[in-house]
Amino acid sequence: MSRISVIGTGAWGTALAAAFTRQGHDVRLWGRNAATCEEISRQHSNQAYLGDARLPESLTATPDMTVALEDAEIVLFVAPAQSTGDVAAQATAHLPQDAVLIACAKGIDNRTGQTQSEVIGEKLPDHVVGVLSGPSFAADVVRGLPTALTLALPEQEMAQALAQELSGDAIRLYASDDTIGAQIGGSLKNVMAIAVGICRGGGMGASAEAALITRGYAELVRLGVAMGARPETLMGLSGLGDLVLTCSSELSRNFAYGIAVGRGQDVSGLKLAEGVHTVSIANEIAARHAISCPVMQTAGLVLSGRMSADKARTTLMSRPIKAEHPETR
Ligand SMILES: NC(=O)C1=CN([C@@H]2O[C@H](COP(=O)(O)OP(=O)(O)OC[C@H]3O[C@@H](n4cnc5c(N)ncnc54)[C@H](O)[C@@H]3O)[C@@H](O)[C@H]2O)C=CC1
Ligand SMILES: O=C(CO)COP(=O)(O)O
Repeated sequence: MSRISVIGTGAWGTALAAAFTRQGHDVRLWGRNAATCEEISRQHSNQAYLGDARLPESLTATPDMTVALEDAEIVLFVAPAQSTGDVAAQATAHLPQDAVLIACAKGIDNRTGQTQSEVIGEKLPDHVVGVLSGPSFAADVVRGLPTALTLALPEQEMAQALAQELSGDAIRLYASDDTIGAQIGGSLKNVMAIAVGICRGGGMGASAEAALITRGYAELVRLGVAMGARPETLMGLSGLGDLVLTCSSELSRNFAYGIAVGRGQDVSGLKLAEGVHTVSIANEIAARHAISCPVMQTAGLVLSGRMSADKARTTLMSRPIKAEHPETR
């Protein structure tokens, strides 16, 4: 049994906290909203983010970092990606010396281009920093449905030991030492899911969606490898696995966001769609590495209002004809 602290009382932080509590760990949640913490601790629910899902009675949440991080052996950072630096900075004064830190948000810091583990590592340089990522809807995990994820730490043996410790009936972890690779899939699949959602919302057909997922995956691999990911990681749960889930289910907020854009609907009240905040920096990084990413680039233009969904379709369809796998020719 481990002492786990979870930073973030949104959908994913709460779902992970519930799942690890049920698997026998001693879990404490931290959230910035005192009323949400009170609801989790006393009513065993988090209506705003997880509807009627029941949380374990022994799970408590607090807005006090000192209380939340007391004796923590493992700390999961689960605030939205663009807030990870802020919450890591807030945790500095309260972290036990040997705590292992795990980045769980999916996105690239849009000010620095850093991955989540790099953001945390910069704020908290004396700690081991790992990554938890893969195909997993909070709505499934909070209900105890079976889920498989990648757990990456800088050393394979360490990852293996922690994966063993944290796996249980509902959550099965696969160990990896590719911390960069484990974050690229989760960050870029959100952008691809928005693109595929736009395609769905614009009524472009299932064949077009499959084409976008496949060509989007090719971009994810090209850019991921340029950023330091291993190709096999991108082929795994945190890459292809999460791309498939997010691009095919309307439970995905990124996919739902894309559908709304494709239909020309107002997106202002929609839930967090991390791809919206990652698309520009991802395109900037691709340009820096001279990697061709037409799907991501077109998605960026549509999301910033510089291109219509219809024009995106004709732009992608009229690109020069080329080899499907130029790198192998
Ligand atoms: N919901 C899901 O199914 C999954 C989400 N993720 C990732 O987890 C991360 C968090 O997502 P969700 O929990 O779903 O988001 P959410 O929108 O449900 O909740 C976000 C939470 O973070 C809090 N928050 C926002 N800004 C903050 C700040 N500056 N400081 C402290 N707290 C702040 C909000 O109050 C809220 O409690 C995202 O990067 C997402 O991609 C990963 C896997 C599954
Ligand atoms: O990351 C997720 C599934 O693995 C959740 O996807 P959304 O953020 O698009 O809802």
